[in-house]
Amino acid sequence: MNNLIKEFMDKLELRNAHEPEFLQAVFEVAESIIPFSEENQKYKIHKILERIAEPERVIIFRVPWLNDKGEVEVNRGFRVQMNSAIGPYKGGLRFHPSVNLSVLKFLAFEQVFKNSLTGLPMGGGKGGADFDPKGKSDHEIMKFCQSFMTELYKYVGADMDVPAGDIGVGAREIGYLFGQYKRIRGEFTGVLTGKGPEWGGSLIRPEATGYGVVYFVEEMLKLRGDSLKGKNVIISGSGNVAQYTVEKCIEVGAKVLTISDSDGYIYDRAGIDKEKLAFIMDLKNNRRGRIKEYADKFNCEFFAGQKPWSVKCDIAFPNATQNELDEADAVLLTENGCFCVAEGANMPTTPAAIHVFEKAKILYAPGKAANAGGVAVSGLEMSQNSLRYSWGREKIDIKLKLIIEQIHLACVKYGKEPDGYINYGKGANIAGFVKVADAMIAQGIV
Ligand SMILES: NC(=O)C1=CN([C@@H]2O[C@H](COP(=O)(O)OP(=O)(O)OC[C@H]3O[C@@H](n4cnc5c(N)ncnc54)[C@H](O)[C@@H]3O)[C@@H](O)[C@H]2O)C=CC1
Ligand SMILES: O=C(O)CCC(=O)C(=O)O
Repeated sequence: MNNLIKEFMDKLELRNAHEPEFLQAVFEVAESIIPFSEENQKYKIHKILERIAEPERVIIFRVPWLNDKGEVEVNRGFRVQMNSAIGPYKGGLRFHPSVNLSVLKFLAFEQVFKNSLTGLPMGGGKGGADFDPKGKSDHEIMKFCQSFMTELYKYVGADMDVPAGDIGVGAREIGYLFGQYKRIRGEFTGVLTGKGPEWGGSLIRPEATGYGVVYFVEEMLKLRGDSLKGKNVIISGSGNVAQYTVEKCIEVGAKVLTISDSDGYIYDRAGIDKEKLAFIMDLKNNRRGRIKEYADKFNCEFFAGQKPWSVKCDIAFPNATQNELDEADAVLLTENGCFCVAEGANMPTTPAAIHVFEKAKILYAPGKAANAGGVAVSGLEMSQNSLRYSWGREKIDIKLKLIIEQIHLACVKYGKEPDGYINYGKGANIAGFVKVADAMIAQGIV
């Protein structure tokens, strides 16, 4: 490791010793930004990376609620307000038992760069709770969301901090959170995105992250005179991002072989088609069942407790959660002929696995670029809320495509190496950094 990077990471580790995910996310960015700041001394003099790696504010709060048996339950809620240099804090809420400060700080840190890449005026934040929605009744979900917002409402607002969904927070939860905010504040404003289309939500927001990842891959392939048509694709996860990645892959003529949940993955050699996808959506979004049911229904293989990375493919989309693809998986993927990996999830690939992809010179699209379509359409939802207007589906899809094309171009601009290989990770880090860093310098030491 370069000495300057080591020195920076040692200091960061002293102050954040028990936050491995946060340290991992910052290290991945520091690897590109520290050499870049050496060549652009103003960023070094203004200690921009040191400042970006320190949240502007962290709010931690108690979330008490009553379960269906009338018993008191207590969870911990968080909001990490990471950076507001280019706009109000913006980023999702995650409800999952694994949520802690390290996980939310890594997500908020990534969000700063991602939001900057979209070209829209959004700062970075992330929040959530160590609440497990699995097995909870609708009523319990509502009680929890109401209690969570009863504290969070003090710190959010359409011009201050605008949360949205993430793992475990979808349309249902956004509805309950919005209802409680409106009740407490007595105002109907764009305080959250991912709202229902009848009450201020944007069309295409549910689809945006999954569609955006596929648009990003189309851009990468276009540069090589190739396309997704006829490609074999493997996908992990079966939630919001995975579902709409499947939908768009089918639409552009790729064959989707796998999807997964935390119990294991299904391998459908015939490929997932529209009817099978409708089954997955009903299973996951309405019946809230396990993915094994897909294998039972469509008579295909289910691999309990395993991830899909051993399945031979052209393109892989890790779309479930952080660190779900490690070095051994990366070696297997490249040996099996996979030539493109695009992250629908945030930081699904470990640093060692990223180095395998870079060494093999395969196309690797980091989450902060590839999955930025979701927050981009959230930004468009904010614009529509400010205008008190709603745009049509086609207009938003065109804007989404354009934003992804521009992110791709920015990655190429900053990520192209002397031998012609495009290091999308480096490109996304530098392109995302420059805009935030320049805004921070312009705004003084705050
Ligand atoms: N929803 C959005 O708009 C965006 C989401 N993301 C990221 O995409 C990823 C997925 O998020 P969503 O689809 O929104 O969440 P979701 O709650 O709709 O689905 C999460 C999926 O991941 C699976 N999963 C969770 N933990 C797992 C584990 N330990 N092993 C295997 N599978 C696991 C779940 O079974 C589920 O299929 C996350 O990393 C999230 O941060 C990134 C950008 C935007
Ligand atoms: O739509 C948003 O505000 C946030 C989406 C998100 O959490 C993400 O990009 O990881």
